[in-house]
Amino acid sequence: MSSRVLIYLLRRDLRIGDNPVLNHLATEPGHGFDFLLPVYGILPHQTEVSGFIDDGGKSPFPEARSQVGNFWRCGPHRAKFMGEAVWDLKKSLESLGSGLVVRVGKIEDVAQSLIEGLAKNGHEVGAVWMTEHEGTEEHHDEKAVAAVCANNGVEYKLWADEKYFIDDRDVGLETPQDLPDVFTLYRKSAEPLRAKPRAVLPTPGKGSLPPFPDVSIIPGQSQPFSMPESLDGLVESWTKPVRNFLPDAPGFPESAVSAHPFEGGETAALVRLSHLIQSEGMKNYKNTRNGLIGTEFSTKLSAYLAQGCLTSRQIHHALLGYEDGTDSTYEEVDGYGAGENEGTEAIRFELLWRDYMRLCHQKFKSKLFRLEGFKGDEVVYNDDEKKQKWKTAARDKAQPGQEPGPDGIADILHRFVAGTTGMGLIDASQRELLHTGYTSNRARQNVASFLTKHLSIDWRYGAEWYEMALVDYDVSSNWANWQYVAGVGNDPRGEMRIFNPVKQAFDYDKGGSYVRSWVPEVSKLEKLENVFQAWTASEDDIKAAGLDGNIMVTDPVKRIEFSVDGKPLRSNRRPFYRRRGLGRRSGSPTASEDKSADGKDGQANKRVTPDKSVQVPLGPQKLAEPIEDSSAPITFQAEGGLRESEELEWEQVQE
Ligand SMILES: Cc1cc2nc3c(=O)[nH]c(=O)nc-3n(C[C@H](O)[C@H](O)[C@H](O)COP(=O)(O)OP(=O)(O)OC[C@H]3O[C@@H](n4cnc5c(N)ncnc54)[C@H](O)[C@@H]3O)c2cc1C
Repeated sequence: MSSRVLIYLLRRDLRIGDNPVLNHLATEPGHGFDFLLPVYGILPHQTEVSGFIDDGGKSPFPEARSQVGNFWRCGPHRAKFMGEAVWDLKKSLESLGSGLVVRVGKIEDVAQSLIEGLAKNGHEVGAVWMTEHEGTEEHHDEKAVAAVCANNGVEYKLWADEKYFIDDRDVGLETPQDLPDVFTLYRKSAEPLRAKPRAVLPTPGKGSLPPFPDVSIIPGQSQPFSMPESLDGLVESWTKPVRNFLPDAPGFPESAVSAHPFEGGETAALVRLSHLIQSEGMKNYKNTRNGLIGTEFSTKLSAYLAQGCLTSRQIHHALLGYEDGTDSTYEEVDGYGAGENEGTEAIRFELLWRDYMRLCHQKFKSKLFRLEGFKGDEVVYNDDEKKQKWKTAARDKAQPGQEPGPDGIADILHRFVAGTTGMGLIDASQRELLHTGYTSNRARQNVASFLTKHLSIDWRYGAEWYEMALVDYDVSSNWANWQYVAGVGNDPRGEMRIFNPVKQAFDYDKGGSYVRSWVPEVSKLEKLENVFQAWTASEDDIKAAGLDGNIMVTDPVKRIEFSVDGKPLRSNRRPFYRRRGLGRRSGSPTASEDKSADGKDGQANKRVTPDKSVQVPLGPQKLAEPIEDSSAPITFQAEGGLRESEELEWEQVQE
């Protein structure tokens, strides 16, 4: 009789701890499988796979590029991190007596080839299991694997994703449509946060999993791809095609240090988690979380969470061990056994934000990716002038009279990603992101606000750019945060919330070290206002700093007049009531409206088809050439004259 093999397709659940599938197999002796074959698929629609082809071969798949800005879907930092995470999982599984097969290809093709190949070798595949993940593409993959299983008469099971802090099955929502549109309401319904998370599932012991099949019976990687047999080889193949996407970008400055030097994988995640408690990073988190420089101001756990190397509730349980005084590893740490403190409370609060973004994704589905955002259809504009008019680099989509025109916007987008806009905080953050894959939450908020509120550029360029560049990219957190800042998501203050990146730099980069280290061109400028906007320096200072003719001085993408006491230099502010007038909306979407909008889910709600005319030029560009300065100074006032100089802060804690 042939033996029964279980194929476990791993996705963003790259861990052996708190893993529902592995825990089930290790603890339920009656599972009925003789072998377990864990498989990780490198998916060609989400990450470029041509690096896995020996030189000269052609990939059967289109390049993995984004739909609006034509960016790579997955850039080098995340590709490296994922390679490390996959390799770490392989080592962990091997240490339990199991193993991991890595394959390039569409997930349904990988499943089909394994089912067929194993059958030829006399092994019946009894079932294919995978965990569920939010996302249009993710659900498409799940359906495709289910169809392959049905065609082959193989049982298919989709396991609940265990990555929520407070499990989505425990939050009391009958359907995702019941999720409140304001985070605070959701938070209140979920409190007390510390009491709600489910227990962590134990890590399987050595020898507790069904054995790994003999490698001789496992079908190999299908042509034209080949699978490297070392970590270095895996990372090299994964990152090779996407490494030099912006050859003319400013280099990694000598003065800068990465805030995210961390390796991918569950092992590194657990080390980091323990370090954060041990070093009092968790305890101090509330006071440090708005930092910009270094590894310690925030947890840097996001990339581990995004790939499922760690779960939110594992973080929570580690904190409980410290707070309750039950984990002696932490007995020397200040606050041991003293209960929840303001730092650990704030961490839980942030993890709930992460849950909320995922729940929004469940609720709004593919509206996550559309220009009008979650709000979209429900917003009624009494006056068309007030409707947000997004600027685009697409010639066929630009509004008549768009200023600058599509080519000008393409040029600005290029400078935006390269970090040469002339807005110090934005440029520092973009260069940091480009070179390290990470930039702080504070910087992300400013970057997103700058692109969408100051430049009025289609926010999806920014979201796609982050998708490519971030080491911690997560579909729900990224797109929902971009919507939030762009004013089309579920920020109750929507388009009225604007960050002034000069004021923010004064507040959060007090000595200017962050901007100076990532934008060394401005490091010789003495005055902070000049560091944050080089064009404001005197001619002599510009010359002395060697900035003569530099595009950041001659043609900043935006000029914000800002005086150190926070008062705008011009007095063209409109009274507050005018701003309030902006918010003439039809109110929050109702469940029935949402249902019908989602129910239709036609082309308009899908991720748009790639438009060949929409290309952000990511090749070499004439950055040093001064362009005629067409950008008049503004007093924190964007096109349309309705935005104000007064900054409205996004303080999540006080929302
Ligand atoms: C425009 C924009 C895009 C973003 N894109 C992503 C993304 O792709 N992936 C991602 O994980 N986060 C994203 N964030 C949220 C946040 O910036 C990062 O989670 C955080 O900076 C990661 O660093 P950390 O782990 O040190 O965070 P910490 O400050 O230590 O926070 C702890 C954890 O809480 C969660 N968290 C914190 N803030 C948020 C938030 N605003 N939304 C959702 N979860 C949060 C994260 O999982 C984080 O690891 C984005 C924010 C903005 C404004």
